Amino acid sequence: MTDSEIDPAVRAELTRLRDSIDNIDAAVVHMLAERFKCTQQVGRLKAEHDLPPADPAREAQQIARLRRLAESAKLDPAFAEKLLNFIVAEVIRHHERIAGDTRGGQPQR
Ligand SMILES: C=C(O[C@@H]1C=C(C(=O)O)C=C[C@H]1O)C(=O)O
Repeated sequence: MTDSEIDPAVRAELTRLRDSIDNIDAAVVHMLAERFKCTQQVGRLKAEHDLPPADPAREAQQIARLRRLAESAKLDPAFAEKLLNFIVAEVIRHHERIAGDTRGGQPQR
């Protein structure tokens, strides 16, 4: 079926839903950007105080909490856990890089 063959009412409903999806995607990007701003600061703090990049105990608490939130929001908890793990893995990569660039508590030029 080509675009011009789609029923105008169906086309309008699709456009309405896609507009909302675009707004939600924009919100997700902005929220992730804010989260990464915070985690970059955590990475610098850890590097300056010789703390390890990853904190598995904290991650376990976050996973348990997010799984509960997902269940109450009718989102698949396994998906919520996978998403968090994906984001945290990227954060840990950033923290390892920051630690590598920081010697004796001072950022290296
Ligand atoms: C941000 C931190 O560093 C890592 C990244 C986390 C995250 O992205 O939420 C959580 C735990 C740590 O493995 C932290 O320790 O709080």
